[in-house]
Amino acid sequence: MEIFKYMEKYDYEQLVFCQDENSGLKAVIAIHDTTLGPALGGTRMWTYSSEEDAIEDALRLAKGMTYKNAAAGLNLGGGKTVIIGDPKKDKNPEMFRAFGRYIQSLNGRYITAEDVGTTVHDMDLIHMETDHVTGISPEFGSSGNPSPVTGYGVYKGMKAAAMEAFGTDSLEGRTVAIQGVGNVAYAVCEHLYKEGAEIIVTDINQDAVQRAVDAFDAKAVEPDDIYSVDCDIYAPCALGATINDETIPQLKAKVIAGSANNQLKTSEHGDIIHEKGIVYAPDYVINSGGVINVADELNGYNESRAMRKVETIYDSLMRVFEISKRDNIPTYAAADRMAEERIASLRKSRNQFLLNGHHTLSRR
Ligand SMILES: NC(=O)c1ccc[n+]([C@@H]2O[C@H](COP(=O)([O-])OP(=O)(O)OC[C@H]3O[C@@H](n4cnc5c(N)ncnc54)[C@H](O)[C@@H]3O)[C@@H](O)[C@H]2O)c1
Ligand SMILES: CC(C)C[C@H](N)C(=O)O
Repeated sequence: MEIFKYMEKYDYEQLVFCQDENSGLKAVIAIHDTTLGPALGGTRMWTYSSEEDAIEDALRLAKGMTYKNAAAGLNLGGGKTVIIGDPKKDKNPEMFRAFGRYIQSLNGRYITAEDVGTTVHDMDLIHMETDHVTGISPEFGSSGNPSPVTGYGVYKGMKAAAMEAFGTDSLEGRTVAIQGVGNVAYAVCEHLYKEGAEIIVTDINQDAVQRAVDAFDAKAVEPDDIYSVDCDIYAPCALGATINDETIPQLKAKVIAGSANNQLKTSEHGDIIHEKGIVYAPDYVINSGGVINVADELNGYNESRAMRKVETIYDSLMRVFEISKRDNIPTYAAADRMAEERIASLRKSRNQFLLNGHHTLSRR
């Protein structure tokens, strides 16, 4: 991989390599764009098969956060970290403290939070070394685990997508097929169940499946069967790239709305589902509840204010659908246009982010 060429192509600002022999920390912080404000994005811990894969993942995810934060109306740029290692075996407190010191060295250009493989406890360890971390324990006046709030945002976004597809946003009696019933999807199920939706679930973890069957009268299917079940809404809540050449012909759903990041294998798959008349709720818009919630900590966390902002996901998606129809483009492209227009308009009056009083965490 030619790193500078890649960074130039997608206009990245900064890539930081962090190494600490004592704790085994090997991390890559990617900062994509700070036009709107400091880069906020989670820390992923994963067993990458090569250093190149890790760097590529950090860069790709950081750019995704630029779009997610811009589309959510946040005054924040996009960044992300990957830590190379197995979250089940390789963690130790010193690792996250060493990482916290690296974040501190960036002087507020990058703020972190949870992502796949990291927890509130890890964020608390980072917080021992820096204030530039969110999603820490509520006892610090913080918002804690973002997953339930992401789930609430996905539920609201599902309703917006239902409104677009069916002319009503009621989910009562609708069948929703959920792939991956982990932290976020469990919260989605709670809201769906309360509203009277029929739920179909699958997961590679049998305990997770059983939990959903018991709590929500969900019907369970095998992982490979989730694409072809009879349903109104397909909700990818596990992995990326599940909307691809193999799965699209199997889908019976009129709506795709779920929490997973990078759901489209390529943008062409977004074009294909658009042509088939499937309403796709772009992933980074519908799953922005978690980041909206942790971002509220930067103003001194207020739960009801944060939840009101999360509810705007409904309107953001309706706006995406409007742009899609107005400009005759697929919804993923409409979301990109919405985010890019916001960044471009601010770029005209601002250059790179500089730390100033307005953006510190001093009120926490
Ligand atoms: N947690 C958040 O706040 C948040 C925010 C934005 C986006 N997301 C995205 O949402 C998705 C879910 O996040 P989460 O925090 O609930 O993660 P999680 O690990 O708690 O849940 C994911 C579930 O998917 C299951 N799974 C993995 N591979 C599968 C497969 N092939 N088939 C079926 N099930 C499979 C896992 O067993 C697990 O139960 C991820 O893609 C994540 O990046 C999460
Ligand atoms: C800041 C975090 C809550 C970000 C979250 N992991 C996401 O992908 O949106």
